[in-house]
Amino acid sequence: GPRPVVLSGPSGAGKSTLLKKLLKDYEGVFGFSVSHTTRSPRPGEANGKDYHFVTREEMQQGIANGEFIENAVFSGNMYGTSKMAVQAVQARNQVCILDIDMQGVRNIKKTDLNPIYISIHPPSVEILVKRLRDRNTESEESLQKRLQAAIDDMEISKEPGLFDEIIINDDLEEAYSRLTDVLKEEIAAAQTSKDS
Ligand SMILES: Nc1nc2c(ncn2[C@@H]2O[C@H](COP(=O)(O)OP(=O)(O)O)[C@@H](O)[C@H]2O)c(=O)[nH]1
Ligand SMILES: Nc1ncnc2c1ncn2[C@@H]1O[C@H](COP(=O)(O)OP(=O)(O)O)[C@@H](O)[C@H]1O
Repeated sequence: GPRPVVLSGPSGAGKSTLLKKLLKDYEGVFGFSVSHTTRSPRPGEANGKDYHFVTREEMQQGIANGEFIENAVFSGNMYGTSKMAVQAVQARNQVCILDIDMQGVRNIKKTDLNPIYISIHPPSVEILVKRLRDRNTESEESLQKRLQAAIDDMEISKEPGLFDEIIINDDLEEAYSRLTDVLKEEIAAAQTSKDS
């Protein structure tokens, strides 16, 4: 099947905005790997669609049962990609998109998933802070934790070979067009297999 795609990068960089657009514009081509998390749903988020929202106990049990490809703690909450999440997308022959943090990237690198690694960056830390604040989803404490992780991760992302592509999300349309360009071969491959 087609190669999966990992979207990483700091919280607030625009990963979910870009991937939602991709899923909508290329319906049936891409499929989202729905992660598990112990964080609370935000207004508008649906269980089973944006995340599988679970308790720490459920998450720990799942990990102990070997149900996860990778898992990490981010800003005090647990997150993880289940084998089922990826298999569900791959069974439909779709390009599987994973939205995961830097720990996830490192752990996926140890598996045989062989995705394309893309990092989404904000134009600056100042703009990142503004976008995160304007998103209105985080407490001040959560915002500060995300910001610290963002600064650390943007530094790590420069490590040669870690990402296939770094996309600066300044103008949304430009970043999106860069993203579809980077993925054009996968899009073509998935469309061919869908049509046959
Ligand atoms: N390792 C890993 N990270 C994840 C997973 N799902 C989401 N994340 C990451 O967890 C971080 C926080 O995600 P979220 O709570 O949705 O907040 P947001 O990034 O501020 O929108 C982001 O960096 C996500 O990419 C997962 O299954 N595994
Ligand atoms: N290019 C952009 N210009 C202005 N605002 C943006 C842009 N991309 C995303 N945003 C906004 O920034 C906030 C963070 O984006 P989001 O997609 O939630 O980031 P992430 O999923 O990486 O945490 C959202 O409120 C989103 O609407």
